[in-house]
Order: sequence, then structure tokens, then C-alpha cells
Amino acid sequence: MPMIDADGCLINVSVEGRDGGPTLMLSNSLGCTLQMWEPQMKALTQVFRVIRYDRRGHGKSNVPPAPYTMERFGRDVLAILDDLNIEKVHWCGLSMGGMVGQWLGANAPERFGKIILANTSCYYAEPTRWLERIDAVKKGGIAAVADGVIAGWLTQDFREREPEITARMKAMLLATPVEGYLACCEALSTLDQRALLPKIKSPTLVIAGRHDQATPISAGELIRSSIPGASMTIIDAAHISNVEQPHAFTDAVVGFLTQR
Ligand SMILES: O=C(O)CC1=CCC(=O)O1
Repeated sequence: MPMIDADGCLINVSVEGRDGGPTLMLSNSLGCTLQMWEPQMKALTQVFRVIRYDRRGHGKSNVPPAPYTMERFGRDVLAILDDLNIEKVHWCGLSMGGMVGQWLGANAPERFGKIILANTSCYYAEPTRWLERIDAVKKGGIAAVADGVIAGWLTQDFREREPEITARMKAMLLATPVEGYLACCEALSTLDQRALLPKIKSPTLVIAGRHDQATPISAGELIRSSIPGASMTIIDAAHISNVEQPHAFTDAVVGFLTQR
């Protein structure tokens, strides 16, 4: 896996899949790494060349000091594409990955074909939730918030049915560098990309989770209605819908990206 330099921050990047096929870039959620896309990889790599990466502050990427911004996250992606000499990709980002996708779709439209924004938001009316989480993590580490976060990621039904997958997701969250996690929460506490959305001209699919309380259907609907021509699919899952409903998620991604 190459480490790619984005303005002095080394980003862990993985490139797999069909050589010469269209390229799809996947972007992770807060507290996850590129491993979160494992349920999709077998199917996606049959159709696409797939780029995954760990957002700065996560996984094997560097953890530069705060502040982090959506612009910085977006410029990291452009640095990866430039380094790999790739002109244009399709994008699928979940949660924070969807927020970075909004920034990129509006600010670097020539680099993106189709865009998928899953379980995401463009705006939090109330920063309190993020400020409380920042406070709790500063006092007690990520362990202090982990059970609550996991309850938002996966429905109770799924957690009971799939304890091993749930434990793996929790381990991924707990392994996140605290400084990186906090810097991302700070970026989320001031998120407001509402004005960017009408500038996105790429064909866009919004995916929402029926049981997602972190970025509810209403947040997806705001994004869908603000991006010209965007469509929306609802999946029977909580926040990390690609893990909870891997087949429905993969089908939605492949269906949208391969339709003419
Ligand atoms: O981790 C969470 O609680 C849910 C979330 C919101 C933004 C994101 O990336 O994850």
C-alpha cells in the first residue's frame, strides 16, 4: 500500500481491482479506516479499480495537529489522485466521507464522474453533540463514547445477530488515534456546506439509512433536494449502512455507477 504525501501528511492508500476499468474512490467515516469497505471489495473490484485511503488522523495515515477542515480533507484526496496520475474518479463516501465528497463535487468537479453520498449531512444545526463528545473523549478517551457511538452505527437487531462484526467495528473505533478523532469532531462541530450543494453538477446518489439517527433521512433529503438532479435510496440500516446491509449497499453503488 503506498503512503502518499499530502502537504506533508502521509496518507495510507490502497489501490486494487480491475486494471483499466473505471476508477472508484471510497472514503471512510469518522472512527473507521479503509477496512470499513471490506464487505464491498469483492464485488466492487470486479467492476472497478478501487482506491481506498485512511483519512488523515485515522488508521495508518499520519496524525498532524488540528485544525482539520473539509477543504483540507478534500485537498488530501486531490493530492492522492495527482500522485497516482488519475484524472477522474467516481466517488463513494460514507458520513464524513460523504461530507468530503460534497466539498470535492463543488470545488473540483472536473475530477469526479458520479458521486455517492451515503449516510451523511451537509450541516449540523446544533454543535452541542460534537462539543459534548469532544469533552468526553478528552476526559476518558474514545472508550468513554464507544458504546454510544456503536449503538448509532449499527441497529440493536444487527448487534445482537452479528456480535463478531460488531466487535470488529468497535475495535476499529477504539484504535483511532485520539488526536485525529478529536480534530475530526472539531471539524464536524462547525460543518455547514449547504451553500456548496447547488454547485455540484455530477450525477449524484444520496444513500440514507432508515434507522440512522446520526445523519437521519431528513439530512439526506436536504442534500438530495439541494443538488440538481440528485436521487436518493433508503437502506434498512443505521449509520454504517454498508456494513449492516452490505448487499443492498453494494447493489445501490454498482447499479448507480453502471447505469447510463
Ligand atoms: O460517529 C458517529 O457518531 C457518526 C458520524 C457522524 C459523522 C461521521 O463521520 O460519523
